[in-house]
Amino acid sequence: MLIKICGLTKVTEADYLNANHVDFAGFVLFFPKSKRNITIEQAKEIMQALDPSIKKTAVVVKPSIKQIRQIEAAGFDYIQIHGMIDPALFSQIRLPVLKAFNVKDMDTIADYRLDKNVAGYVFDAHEPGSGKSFDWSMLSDIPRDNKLFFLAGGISADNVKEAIKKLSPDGIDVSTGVEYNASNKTGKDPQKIEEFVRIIRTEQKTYNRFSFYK
Ligand SMILES: O=C(O)c1ccccc1NCC(=O)[C@H](O)[C@H](O)COP(=O)(O)O
Repeated sequence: MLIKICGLTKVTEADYLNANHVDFAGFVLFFPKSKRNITIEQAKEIMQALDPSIKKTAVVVKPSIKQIRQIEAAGFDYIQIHGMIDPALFSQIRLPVLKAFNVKDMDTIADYRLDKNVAGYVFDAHEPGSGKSFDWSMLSDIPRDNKLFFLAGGISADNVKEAIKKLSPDGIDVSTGVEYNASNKTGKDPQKIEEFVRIIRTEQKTYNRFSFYK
């Protein structure tokens, strides 16, 4: 199971991801409406502190070609795209894409299935980064293919086990669920990250043992 922690804003948060050997780190860029929005320069600083095995993902909403080129030049491994983007522009992207779907646009997945540059899909709630979930039954009719299937949207230590059991995703994407919810602290909470990762890894071990006997 791949684990993606999204919305990093501080260099210290890189240590929490390194310590827990997560697989992907996400950085929200060019989206001032988000409290997690950071500049490419800030993202670069955090990326330098990340273990090289962690895939660095630029998270953007309807990016322009100028923004895409800046992201490509900055050393990201993936670009995660929310919202509709013109096919002519999409075909010019030189990084592997994680295409995000935010409930209303889930039927557009057909447009991306044959695109070799699309490495995976992120199925997310209507409002990305809101900590709100969505009706997972929407995903049961979506045929799996060879691309990565990430589940996002309101996942936390409370529901991640259920999410894995119900949907068997390739990866889990979390942001709000591993953040402080105290008024005097912001950003990612190392204890929540540790607990979240432990639950996933334990669930995975149980599943692997069970599969052996199937
Ligand atoms: O996090 C944001 O603020 C954000 C803003 C705009 C586009 C994407 C954004 N986040 C994308 C993510 O991958 C989040 O991890 C995902 O939406 C899950 O968020 P959460 O429900 O808070 O766990």
